[in-house]
Amino acid sequence: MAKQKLLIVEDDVGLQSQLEWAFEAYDVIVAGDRKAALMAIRNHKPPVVTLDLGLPPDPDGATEGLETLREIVAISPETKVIVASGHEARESAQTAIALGAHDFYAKPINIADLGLIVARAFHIHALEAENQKGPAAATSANGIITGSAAMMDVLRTIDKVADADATVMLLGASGTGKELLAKAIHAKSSRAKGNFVAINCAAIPDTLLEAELFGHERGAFTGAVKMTVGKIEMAQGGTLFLDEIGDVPAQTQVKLLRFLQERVIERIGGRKAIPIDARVVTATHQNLERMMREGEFREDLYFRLAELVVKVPTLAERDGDALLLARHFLQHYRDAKRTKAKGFTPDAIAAITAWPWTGNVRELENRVKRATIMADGPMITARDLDLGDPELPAKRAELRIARERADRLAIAEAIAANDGNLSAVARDLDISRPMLYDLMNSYGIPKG
Ligand SMILES: Nc1ncnc2c1ncn2[C@@H]1O[C@H](COP(=O)(O)OP(=O)(O)OP(=O)(O)O)[C@@H](O)[C@H]1O
Repeated sequence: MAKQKLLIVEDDVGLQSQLEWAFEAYDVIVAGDRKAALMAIRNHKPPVVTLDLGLPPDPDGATEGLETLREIVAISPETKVIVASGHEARESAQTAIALGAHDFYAKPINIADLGLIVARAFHIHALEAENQKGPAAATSANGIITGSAAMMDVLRTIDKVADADATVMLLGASGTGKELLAKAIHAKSSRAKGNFVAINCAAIPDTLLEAELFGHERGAFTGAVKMTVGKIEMAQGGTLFLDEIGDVPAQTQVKLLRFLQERVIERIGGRKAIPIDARVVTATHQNLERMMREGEFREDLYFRLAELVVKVPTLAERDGDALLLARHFLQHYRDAKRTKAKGFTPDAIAAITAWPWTGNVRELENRVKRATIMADGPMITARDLDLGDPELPAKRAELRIARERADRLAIAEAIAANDGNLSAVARDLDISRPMLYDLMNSYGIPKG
């Protein structure tokens, strides 16, 4: 197997060769300044970088190192950058973490410790790369994306009911894809050559709904200047999809019932009975059983419409689908050349997986769309998706662990250098003796 690439950004020639030798298990690339480092990032795309913050022209400060870090993160957000700083420069190490560094360690370098940090960074990079790939396959029937068992069940049911001429009622929360499923039923049925006609019964004022559905003759009412064909008639030979059926007013419910019983309609103001051959599919997010108990929805109409009932799961009930769909929508916007963003950062992936998605697929689609507009770099962040930062506690814990490790290292090295003389150790570390004792106690370092 080819060796993995490790970029070492270090201006000290002595340290460069020491590190090159220590990391011979990797394919080491060495850069002595910002320009060389950025070139190496572009040319080699190393998964892991160690970056000395003290680079020329500011070898004793951290400005050039932090600037280099900022650019590396912008060019290659998936690269894990481990920064090195003098132990008195804790602040710049914290700034580096805030800028997106993966970890830090205090100089002088302890090769064994750094080796562990580097190995762990390669491991995390590999896990994240695996995660970015997502599940190998997703079922996609009629543009319906899913990898979840719950939704696969629904798709199997749809396959079965498509060719039956029975009415189908889709029950599910808003944005779960009910209209998409209705279209799939139509496409898989023997009526696919006919029209798929959809009407959202909640979006049309009660007074106009009847005319929309049944059409009207010229002069049927004020403003009826010409004969208009209704949606039901338009669906002749095809499928009529009545969305939000729970919002149909009582008087229109009666007329719909008659159409379903007799399969004929009359346009408003007309006397001619027009036979209709259309498959009826309905959907609602309302609780029709409660509405029937309270007399708001006719029971006889319900039984005509609900010959086959399909329950559509919420997005939260579809394991893994949120991420799958997020990637699908991003790809869609990429294909349409509406974004250059090519993926999601680990914090975005964690946020997408953890989010409750009460607005279901529609909410997800809208957030990804927004994020493609907001994203500054090649990767979409949780902030771009406006999903808060569920990784914050994890990042804080990581920072605490890194700090503790740096403290332990500095103390252990100072103890060795001063033959265990704790006064000298405290002086070396520029802290008071009580503070040194406190630190040693809390880290469980024995005092001689
Ligand atoms: N499984 C899916 N795969 C791909 N796109 C989906 C999926 N489910 C929903 N969508 C998309 O999400 C959006 C909302 O879906 P749709 O309009 O079908 O939901 P709905 O349940 O009918 O919503 P409402 O009840 O509010 O009318 C649409 O743009 C649709 O294309």
